[in-house]
Amino acid sequence: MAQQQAEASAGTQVQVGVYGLGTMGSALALNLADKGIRIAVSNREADWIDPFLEEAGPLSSRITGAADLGNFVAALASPRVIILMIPSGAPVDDMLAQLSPLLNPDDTVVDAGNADFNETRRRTAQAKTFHFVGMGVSGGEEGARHGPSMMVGGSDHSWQQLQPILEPIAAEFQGDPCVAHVGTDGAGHFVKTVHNGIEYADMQMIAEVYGVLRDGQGWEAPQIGALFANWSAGKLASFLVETTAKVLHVTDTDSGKPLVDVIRDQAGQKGTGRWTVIEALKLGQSASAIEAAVGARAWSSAKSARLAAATQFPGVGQVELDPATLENALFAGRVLAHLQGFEVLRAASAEFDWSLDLARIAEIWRAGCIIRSSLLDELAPLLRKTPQRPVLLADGMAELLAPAIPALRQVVGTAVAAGLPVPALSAGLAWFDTARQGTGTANLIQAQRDAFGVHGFERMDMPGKHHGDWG
Ligand SMILES: NC(=O)C1=CN([C@@H]2O[C@H](COP(=O)(O)OP(=O)(O)OC[C@H]3O[C@@H](n4cnc5c(N)ncnc54)[C@H](OP(=O)(O)O)[C@@H]3O)[C@@H](O)[C@H]2O)C=CC1
Ligand SMILES: O=C(CO)[C@H](O)[C@H](O)COP(=O)(O)O
Repeated sequence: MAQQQAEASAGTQVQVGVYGLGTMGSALALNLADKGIRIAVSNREADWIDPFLEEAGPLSSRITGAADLGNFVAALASPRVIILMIPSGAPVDDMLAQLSPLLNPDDTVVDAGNADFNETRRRTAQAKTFHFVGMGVSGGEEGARHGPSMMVGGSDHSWQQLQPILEPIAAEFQGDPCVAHVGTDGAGHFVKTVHNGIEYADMQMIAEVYGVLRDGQGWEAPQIGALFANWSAGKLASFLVETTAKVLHVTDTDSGKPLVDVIRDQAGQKGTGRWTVIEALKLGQSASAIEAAVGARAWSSAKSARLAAATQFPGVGQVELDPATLENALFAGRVLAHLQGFEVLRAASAEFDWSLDLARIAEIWRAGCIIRSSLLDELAPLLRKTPQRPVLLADGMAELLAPAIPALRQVVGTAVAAGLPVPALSAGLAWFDTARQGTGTANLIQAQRDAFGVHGFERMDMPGKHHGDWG
């Protein structure tokens, strides 16, 4: 029988169970089996198990398929480890309710999907008969199959169980596995959420530079693709720039045009970018470049309104920006988006008492994940050297960032003057200029607040709370 029944007896050395054989779950399961780890697999639609075992080929000797949840759990050596790779929300709660009576207090259930960390904290608190772990997994299908970056939350007990399983399957950066126990309860999912927020900003900034070249300079997709290919060997070296270069070179077989030119300009989003912005605001942080990216995706879906507005408010000028300036501008924007993300992480760490190690997080993002880049390898030692300082003030940050700022200023200024939208690049620049303004304009805000609401203000020349006589 192709679909083996679970080897239900205690004592079998099935080290981990993977539940959910969709894109990510099946890739992760094959990665585990490839590394010599014996696994059990199960899926809501049991019909998927046999085809999966066939796809596994010789690896199937290390895989036990179990259609029945009881057999799946019973196949696992104790203390058990079960990885759920299913959509977040109600499906996870349903699975936990079904698993709960089958588990023991030393067992660990991992939600490896993208989940709202608030729900992860709730689930962690509610899990009474097992340990619950929220784990971020990044790298898409390819990463899950050959080496993802993994951000693990939950208890130390669970990390003891998970470390020997996850280190062999993680991506490696110069021999260092890209997996870490980043903090307790929801920390893993929070760090993954912020990773995705940075991903949104980076993708948006890349798209803005593409837009400047396409609409402001009349470049064709393959020409822009060649430029990105060139950049991917320099300071912008990264998975996302490489991917951009690749997709800009693909021709649509139906129309003979670049495929990107026939794709409707409406971006999807599943929520992680939005969660980053919501949590940043709750923590009193400004993740403005990430917010701009989320907002740009929202505007993208209002296609008919944009088409109408394009006729009512016409006029986009031509620009002339040289590739080196655009490259530096994109680099500066990328640095600023990362700094915003790391500041959100720092604030969350203080709020939830997670002791997040920002340098280690940068290190585990250097390979396997969607935002992997040479920049992260540059940021990690800076964050390690002066961990207590705001990241903008980390030792070495000025040397990294300042030389690229004039280019960002030039690109944002030129694009804005021509009516070309660059919301994420300009938000990053505005954040930077605000953050470096030693004497800001909040004195006027305080005066306004006191004038209409008697909220009081502090003076620079004497202590205490004061009010103005506003007439
Ligand atoms: N795709 C990606 O690049 C990435 C995805 N993720 C996250 O990984 C998780 C899985 O994504 P992905 O593999 O792409 O999704 P798929 O749609 O490919 O697979 C979903 C899996 O979840 C199962 N499932 C769906 N609903 C339920 C339910 N109510 N109860 C139990 N099982 C259910 C499906 O089972 P069935 O076959 O029965 O429908 C299937 O096995 C998501 O949280 C996603 O956000 C994280 C990083 C990257
Ligand atoms: O988690 C990921 C990578 O790290 C996924 O690619 C993510 O689902 C992409 O998000 P969205 O669909 O919102 O663009």
